Amino acid sequence: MHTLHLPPGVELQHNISLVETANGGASEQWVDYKKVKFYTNAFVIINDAKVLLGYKKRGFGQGLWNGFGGKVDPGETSIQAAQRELEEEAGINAPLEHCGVLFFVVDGADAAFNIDVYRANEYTGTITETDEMRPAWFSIQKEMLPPVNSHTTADCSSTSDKHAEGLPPIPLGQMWADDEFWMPLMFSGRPFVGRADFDADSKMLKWWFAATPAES
Ligand SMILES: COc1nc(N)nc2c1ncn2[C@H]1C[C@H](O)[C@@H](COP(=O)(O)OP(=O)(O)OP(=O)(O)O)O1
Repeated sequence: MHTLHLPPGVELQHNISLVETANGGASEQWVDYKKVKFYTNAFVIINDAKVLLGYKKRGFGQGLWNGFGGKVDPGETSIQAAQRELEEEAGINAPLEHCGVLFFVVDGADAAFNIDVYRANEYTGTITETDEMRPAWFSIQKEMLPPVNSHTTADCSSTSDKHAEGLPPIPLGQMWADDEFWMPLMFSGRPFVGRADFDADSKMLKWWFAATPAES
């Protein structure tokens, strides 16, 4: 059986079987890093049709749309941090479920990012803009669903779902370049891992992503 070589920094928490879903980039080598900091990133996805994103108004990633998240504080678990950040940045609570782990190295950042990604299909509370984030709903375009799910896209299509009517599609051009590789895995419910390296201008230099095999 083919053995996957995980990039440095990518570690599996469970013994799961993975298939590579994407890799590329002009760089031969992964960038070295000295320190790792732990983060979360959370997404609310309704009816496989629309997703809540936040426009980052300040700080790291300013000007980009992303999920809601931040650093895991000392004494907190990852899920506690994810729930706190969702509440702080969007004003809501949600039954978050872990769905993936991402590892990013950004030239100039003081540490590599190890990010636990969470998703939820519902939420409570009132979505609220904060100093840091401006939340908005986006329809999940068909292209964000992996080809293996194409037989279901007729039913899940954002354009045909009343939950997504009138919403703009996910603004990939105003998001981190890694997102297009792992968001479809999140939407399809396949646990995933991945790594991407960026230069100081946020250009993606090298990437690798893997997920559990798609159901046939
Ligand atoms: C580099 O590639 C990235 N891609 C994506 N999709 N998301 C990323 C990337 N790098 C970081 N992130 C995520 C991880 C977190 O959810 C946020 C960054 O969190 P932030 O710096 O805002 O953390 P806070 O604890 O809120 O920071 P302050 O308290 O200092 O505001 O981006």
